[in-house]
Amino acid sequence: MASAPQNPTAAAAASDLLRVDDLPGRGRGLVASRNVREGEVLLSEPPVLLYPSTLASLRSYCAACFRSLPAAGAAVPCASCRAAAFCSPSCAAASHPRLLCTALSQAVQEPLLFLLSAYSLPDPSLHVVLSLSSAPPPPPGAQDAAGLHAAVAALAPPHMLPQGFSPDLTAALLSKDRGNSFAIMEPYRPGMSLELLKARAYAVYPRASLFNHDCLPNVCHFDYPDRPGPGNTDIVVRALHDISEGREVCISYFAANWRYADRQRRLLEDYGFRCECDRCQVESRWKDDDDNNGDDGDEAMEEEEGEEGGGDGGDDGMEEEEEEEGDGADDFPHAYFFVRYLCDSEGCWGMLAPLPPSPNGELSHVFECNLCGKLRKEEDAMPDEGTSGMNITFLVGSSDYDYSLGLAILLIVSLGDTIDLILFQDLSHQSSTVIVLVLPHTVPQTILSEALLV
Ligand SMILES: C[S@@+](CC[C@H](N)C(=O)[O-])C[C@H]1O[C@@H](n2cnc3c(N)ncnc32)[C@H](O)[C@@H]1O
Repeated sequence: MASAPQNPTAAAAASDLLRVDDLPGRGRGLVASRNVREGEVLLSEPPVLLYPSTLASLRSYCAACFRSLPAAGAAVPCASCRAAAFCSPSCAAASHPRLLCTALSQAVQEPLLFLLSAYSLPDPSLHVVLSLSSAPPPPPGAQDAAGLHAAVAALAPPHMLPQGFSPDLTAALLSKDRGNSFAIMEPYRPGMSLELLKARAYAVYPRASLFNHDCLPNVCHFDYPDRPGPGNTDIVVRALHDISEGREVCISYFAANWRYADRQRRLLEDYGFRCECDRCQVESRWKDDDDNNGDDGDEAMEEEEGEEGGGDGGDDGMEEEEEEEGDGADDFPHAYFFVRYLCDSEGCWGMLAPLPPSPNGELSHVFECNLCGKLRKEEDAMPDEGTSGMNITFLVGSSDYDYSLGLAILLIVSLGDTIDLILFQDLSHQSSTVIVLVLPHTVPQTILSEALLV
């Protein structure tokens, strides 16, 4: 596993690459304000709010900067609460949220970590959080906002609470947290199960919270919490591929390999919308999705809460020379997307984005995974022909298509005992588009070549 790049934000603090637009049916969104090249950093932003994911994480990470704590003895315990520790005297001087610190000297429940941190913010920062979009109400019983409010009131000295402290304000803050927080993950170590990787902290980034979701995003975000120097908890958003000026810039709110039904369920329940991106439009016609796509371990990923954001990045930028008339929405090369941008480390499913171009504009051709940190050369994305020798089983075909005419093929392919899939989309009814979804990392080149030639 390669290490993180030396200077991942070298391509500049680039907030001027994005502008905020009101987008019909999707609220605010971020749009490229000029042509963007693959790997470019579109956003590098510090959090307005940062809080520990669990009480246990306070024993492993600095309460101020969330770097891994140095070995026992070298950490600096918080002089006030003694429950948290800092990685250095300067972090100890910066301290941690004052209400949280006060509460930690008593018994504090984990679900209060966010509220105690949010209520410690200065007013302008609290207003920034409140300006973000709200998540839909949680299902009954899922989160007792009134109970959490009462617990904060019981723990916090009244003079430390902000003006306007009320059950409604607490409910509003909880909703902002659900809809906008990003996880800062534990460090990955080679050999560890990525599915068990947990968040060390959660962070709210005002500008990154304006990214809408797309199931084929055109950017992904990175965090480098253990890197030295300032800004270790900044979110860094890089372009997966070229993005044309005026295109909406979108992240995926979860791992890109989720199946259609799970994606739609999550987006509706947690974000209150139905996704109508290009990929969803294709997969909504795939009637067998639910029955046949199997259990591919999504549950573990749903726990991960690793990514938030939003939007419909759709077909932007890629392979433009192959686009035909119209907006090109049907021409997005899904196969290319999965082979190129989905990490092939076992069980990872992180996204690979090119490293930033060099200062003289040269593209990197090295891709970095935003979850396991693996670096992969561009030429290694496509496996060699005939290397796999895998047992390929055709599990299902759709009755919607006339195979005898050979006009369309729709297949799920299981490679070995993992559930991987390839969808050859209708060639006759829609357009000349070939859409192939490939989730394994070892699909033989021959399969892809055949698909693209059909
Ligand atoms: C993190 S916010 C993104 C910014 C938000 N649009 C705003 O106005 O602040 C998430 C919310 O944006 C909206 N959203 C995100 N992606 C969307 C999409 N693909 N289609 C429709 N609405 C979307 C949903 O309302 C969702 O709850």
